[in-house]
Amino acid sequence: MKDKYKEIFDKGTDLPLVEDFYTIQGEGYHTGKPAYFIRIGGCDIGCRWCDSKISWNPAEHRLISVEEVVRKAVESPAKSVVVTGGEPSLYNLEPLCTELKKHNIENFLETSGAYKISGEWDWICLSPKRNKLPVPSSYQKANELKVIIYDLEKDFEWAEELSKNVGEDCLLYLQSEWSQYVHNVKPIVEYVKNNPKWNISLQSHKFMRIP
Ligand SMILES: C[S@@+](CC[C@H](N)C(=O)[O-])C[C@H]1O[C@@H](n2cnc3c(N)ncnc32)[C@H](O)[C@@H]1O
Ligand SMILES: Nc1nc2[nH]cc(C(=O)O)c2c(=O)[nH]1
Ligand code: SF4
Ligand SMILES: [Mg+2]
Repeated sequence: MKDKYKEIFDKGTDLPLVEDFYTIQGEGYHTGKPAYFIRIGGCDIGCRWCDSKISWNPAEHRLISVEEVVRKAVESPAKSVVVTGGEPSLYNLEPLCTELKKHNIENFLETSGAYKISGEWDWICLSPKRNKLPVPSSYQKANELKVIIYDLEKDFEWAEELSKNVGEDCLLYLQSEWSQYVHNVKPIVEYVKNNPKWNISLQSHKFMRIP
């Protein structure tokens, strides 16, 4: 995939748009904040529990210029844009960031950090994946580290390892994998009470039944 799409990834002036929608940020530090979401197609990481599998193949989504997608965000009342995917770090995100900043829009990124993050961001949420770990610079850029807890036996320990790589000011979150929520929520609550450097992130949009 990287070969066929390399030129598109590297240019970053046109992006395969999976969906865009105005909603409430459901996860992490900015939970509760109204934001316009831009979901970019293309991801080669293959998390088996991914809730956005429709975004994996970039060829299934129409290319849209950064000007056009930013215009859609600007026409909404949103003051903030969340860029997600798919895996946005596959792309040169500079054209998109520049266009958002031209319109004074706050820009937030959701990424696994598996590739070098480009562009200037107001907030970066790093959610590392075992299949393809973040590149070292992604840890340094993260404003929040959001570790998905799927397997209670292994993932708390992994979260502790990951937390050693981020900066001192980076906020730390544990978020249950959605299908395991009922099984995992109590152990996560206990873990965070016993290890208070961590916070809980919920996929609150799923409880609210909004996009
Ligand atoms: C769909 S991903 C897209 C951005 C990027 N590829 C990433 O994984 O960070 C957006 C966020 O949803 C999280 N996520 C995806 N599937 C999930 C699930 N089944 N349960 C909980 N969180 C999930 C990811 O870890 C990430 O923080
Ligand atoms: N409401 C809402 N909040 C979110 N925060 C991160 C999301 C994502 O898929 O990246 C997401 C999403 O899909 N919807
Ligand atoms: S990295 Fe993100 S988009 Fe890609 S498979 Fe994993 S959760 Fe889904
Ligand atoms: Mg989502």
